[in-house]
Amino acid sequence: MVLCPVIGKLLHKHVVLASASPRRQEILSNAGLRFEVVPSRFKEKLCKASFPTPSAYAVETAKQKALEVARRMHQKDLRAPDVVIGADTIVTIGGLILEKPVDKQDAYRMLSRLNGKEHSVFTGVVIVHCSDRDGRLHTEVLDFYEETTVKFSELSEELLWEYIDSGEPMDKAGGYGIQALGGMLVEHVRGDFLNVVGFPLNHFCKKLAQLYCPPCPGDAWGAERDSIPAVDTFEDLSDVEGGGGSDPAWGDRGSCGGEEAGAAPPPAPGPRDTDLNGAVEEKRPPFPTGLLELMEGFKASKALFTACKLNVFDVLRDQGPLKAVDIARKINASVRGTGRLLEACAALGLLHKTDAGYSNTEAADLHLVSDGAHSLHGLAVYNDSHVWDLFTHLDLAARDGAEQARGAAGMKADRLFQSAETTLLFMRAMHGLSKLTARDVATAFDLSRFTSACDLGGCTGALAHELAREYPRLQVTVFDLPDIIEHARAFQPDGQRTEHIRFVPGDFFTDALPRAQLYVLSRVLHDWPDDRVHHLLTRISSCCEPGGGVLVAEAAAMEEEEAAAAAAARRRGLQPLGALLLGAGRPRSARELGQLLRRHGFRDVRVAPAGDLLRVVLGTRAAP
Ligand SMILES: Cc1cn([C@H]2C[C@H](O)[C@@H](COP(=O)(O)OP(=O)(O)OP(=O)(O)O)O2)c(=O)[nH]c1=O
Repeated sequence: MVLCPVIGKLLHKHVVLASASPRRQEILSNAGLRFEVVPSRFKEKLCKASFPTPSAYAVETAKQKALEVARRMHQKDLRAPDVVIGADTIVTIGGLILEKPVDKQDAYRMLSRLNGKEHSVFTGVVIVHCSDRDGRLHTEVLDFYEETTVKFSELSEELLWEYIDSGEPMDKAGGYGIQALGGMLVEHVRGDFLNVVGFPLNHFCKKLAQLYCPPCPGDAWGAERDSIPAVDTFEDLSDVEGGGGSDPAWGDRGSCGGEEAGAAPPPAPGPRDTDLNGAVEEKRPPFPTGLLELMEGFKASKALFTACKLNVFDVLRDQGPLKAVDIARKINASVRGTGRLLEACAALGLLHKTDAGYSNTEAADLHLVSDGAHSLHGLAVYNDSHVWDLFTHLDLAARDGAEQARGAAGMKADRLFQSAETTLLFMRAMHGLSKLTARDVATAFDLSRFTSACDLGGCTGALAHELAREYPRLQVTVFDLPDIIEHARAFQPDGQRTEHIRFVPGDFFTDALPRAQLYVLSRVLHDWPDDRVHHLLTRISSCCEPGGGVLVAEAAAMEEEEAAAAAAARRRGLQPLGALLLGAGRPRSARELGQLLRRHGFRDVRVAPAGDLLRVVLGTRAAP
């Protein structure tokens, strides 16, 4: 027996579920649908940053999954199924889209993010109607999505790992399965439970009802007619040239009882839709979640910067968990203001909030305290005090050029060295960033053939230390402006071997470069315009012996297919603005960097990724 009459409408059709998900298969067969399972081979690698909302991403992925199956089946048998159903489930939190974890660490990262918080689960669904026209596939796509909100309890590390070790998270979006062990992690659910499990059955049935049982005046359900309405909800993706007409096989769709098939003019397309009860509802555009998040994003940054500046994370690392009133006392701030700031930090996932009070998340303990080995506190403070001001004048920079914007923000052309304090602020920011990426840069290539290196613009020596640690034979010279070198001593790590590192003051555009087999330019070139870059590379090339090398590390603009991670793509997208405001430089792609090195006499140019952030290009000096 089939409970839902609309499911029955599909019984005589060849229906294909383009999904390997056992959950979807179970939900649909429990509902009485008969279908063939043909898992899609579409790789889920659409660029998330290019979608205005997470739901749009899920719908597009579902569409591509289903269309891939329709095309493959049509190609193979020259006969596509009647209907292909595709779906994609994602978990979103704080603007981030979580799919299936790639390994246990990834699952841990996802579950820690969800821990104690509310998140959304979106499933995008498409129903593709296929037909063959003169040997060519004709498709009409109906899509929709469903959102369900899920709240996780506060979970201990031990419990998270026990859950991860059960193996359950690995094939599930967000790293959990609410229908099994993962149900124990969940405090409450708002919305369709089956949507979380992978398929919003209720919404699916409503859509089928709209398609196959159009409402007619005085007949709210119209369930008996075997027709479908004028499908103005369909997107025509036909590969038939000039296609756009509907499949004649769909016959008299849109006609209501009493009117002759085909005689009734199709209802005029418009921004209105009809619900199951025949009521007319306004068709609304997708909710612009992504846009709203962008509009509010600056507040999130400011909350993080402020908490860093007030040393909230230091206090909580040393003495947490603490109540807001105690934190306020320790940071010398008002109770009300501190309370609001702490709430914001907890909402942003920077702090945990429990009955015992506030405590740092793991990321805050690692990166937001002022003195840890992985601290990015200096970067937060620098962004807050310098970059923030500059960006408030972005309109000026866009209209009149960077100089005006810098002037308005009160920054001189040589912005760094107005005082020892600003130099130190800048160095702390760079030190944190360099330490974060130094290992990846040092190991992107095997540099063991070199015995001497010169890190040009090497600042605090963070990369130099990593190079010396990785290659015990290597002597490294850090070459930077005298103001920088003067303060570099304050950043030298205790107990780390320093005899292989020396600091030399100078300007790499004008002073003699120290002799070395390998010249390193880590995140230097993007600060400079083309003429300065050519000047610098000419100088390096003339110092470099044949067989010597140059190693360039940049947050290089990457080629399309490499731009996988949304966050990384966003960071790269913002680079040109930073370059506009902070200097006359610009980001350059890895390919462009390679061409630059070749132009200056370097051969055997190779590119390698250095973590999520950077690309490293290595060239070898050819004999002149
Ligand atoms: C959040 C959550 C997801 N899931 C599952 C549903 C989906 O199968 C999976 C999300 O990954 P999807 O990519 O949507 O689906 P899939 O890879 O399983 O199958 P296919 O791509 O072939 O369609 O996560 C649960 O089973 N329970 C849950 O609580």
